[in-house]
Amino acid sequence: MSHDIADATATDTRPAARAHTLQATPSVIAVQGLTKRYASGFEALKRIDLDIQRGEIFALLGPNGAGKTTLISIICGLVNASDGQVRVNGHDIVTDYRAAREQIGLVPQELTSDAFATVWNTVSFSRGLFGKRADSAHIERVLRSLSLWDKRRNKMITLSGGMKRRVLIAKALAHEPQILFLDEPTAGVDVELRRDMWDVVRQLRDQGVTVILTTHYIEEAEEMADRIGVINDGEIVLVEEKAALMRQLGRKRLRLDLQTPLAAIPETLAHYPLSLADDGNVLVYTYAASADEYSTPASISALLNDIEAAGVHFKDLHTEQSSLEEIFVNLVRKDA
Ligand SMILES: Nc1ncnc2c1ncn2[C@@H]1O[C@H](COP(=O)(O)OP(=O)(O)OP(=O)(O)O)[C@@H](O)[C@H]1O
Repeated sequence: MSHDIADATATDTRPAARAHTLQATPSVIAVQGLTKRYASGFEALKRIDLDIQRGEIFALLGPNGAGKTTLISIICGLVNASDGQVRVNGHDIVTDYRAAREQIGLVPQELTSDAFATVWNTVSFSRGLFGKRADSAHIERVLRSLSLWDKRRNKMITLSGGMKRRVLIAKALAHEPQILFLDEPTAGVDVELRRDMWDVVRQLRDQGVTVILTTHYIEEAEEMADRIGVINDGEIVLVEEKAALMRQLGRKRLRLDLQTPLAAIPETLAHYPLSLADDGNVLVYTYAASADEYSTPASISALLNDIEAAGVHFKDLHTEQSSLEEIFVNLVRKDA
């Protein structure tokens, strides 16, 4: 597929954006102070700032009703913002709508195409909607890259659920966008197809397409994303590289299975971050997954020595690391 790298001169040069994003790669989408109040008066987005970097896979996570669809819909020009600004490759989505929209492919959750149209016609038609010249070589590349080439003459109604999902992606890529939005790409699909879709998305990223996906599946974000944004109650509560997020917020636990259960933690061990679990049969040492005072090899070996010295004997030990799921739940938990 030919997804040329976008015009490098079309970067956002506003001082605010420059100060805000001290990154090497220019942002391909720049969202500033975006607010959406629906007619009911409900504020679905509250002054959102967000920069998407060229060529990344960005996962937007959030519970139901957080504002994910509203945010995507505004960027794609389907819903009007109440306030704020969005630039796509430097094009304002309001004053320069056509140029901004042309950069974007949107993969919705549901297929609304004519059930009796062929795969080829469905995908070609999508290209036409953007006023692009017919380009059968491009459509062929798209269909081949999504393993749909053999199905090009099939009517949509004859396709499996998985193939229909691929057609949705093909339609979104038909006009050669550089940015692809995937709204819940694997909602309700089986594990095999989910892995298959992940491969497809990674290939697109490798071809230079910037991918933004919304998902309820933490596993999906953990598996795929370069960066993760968490949205809750219309606010971006966190944007972070996945690896850094796992390091910063992740906790590690060292679990020691004891030979005899303990009723309480011995006094001599009170200064360690220790707790008891499983009716005193397990001693748990919790520390940051990133380096902190409790996680150095020296502190762990000191702990083990002190445990022996306290007369506590263990028969087995293992470590666990908190998953992105735990981190996410903690971030969006409503501490009412
Ligand atoms: N047309 C509308 N009028 C009034 N409120 C709306 C409208 N559309 C959405 N909302 C509200 O805005 C909030 C955000 O909705 P949105 O669909 O953006 O959330 P979401 O994060 O995509 O949720 P989900 O994961 O369930 O799709 C919700 O409280 C929703 O009820």
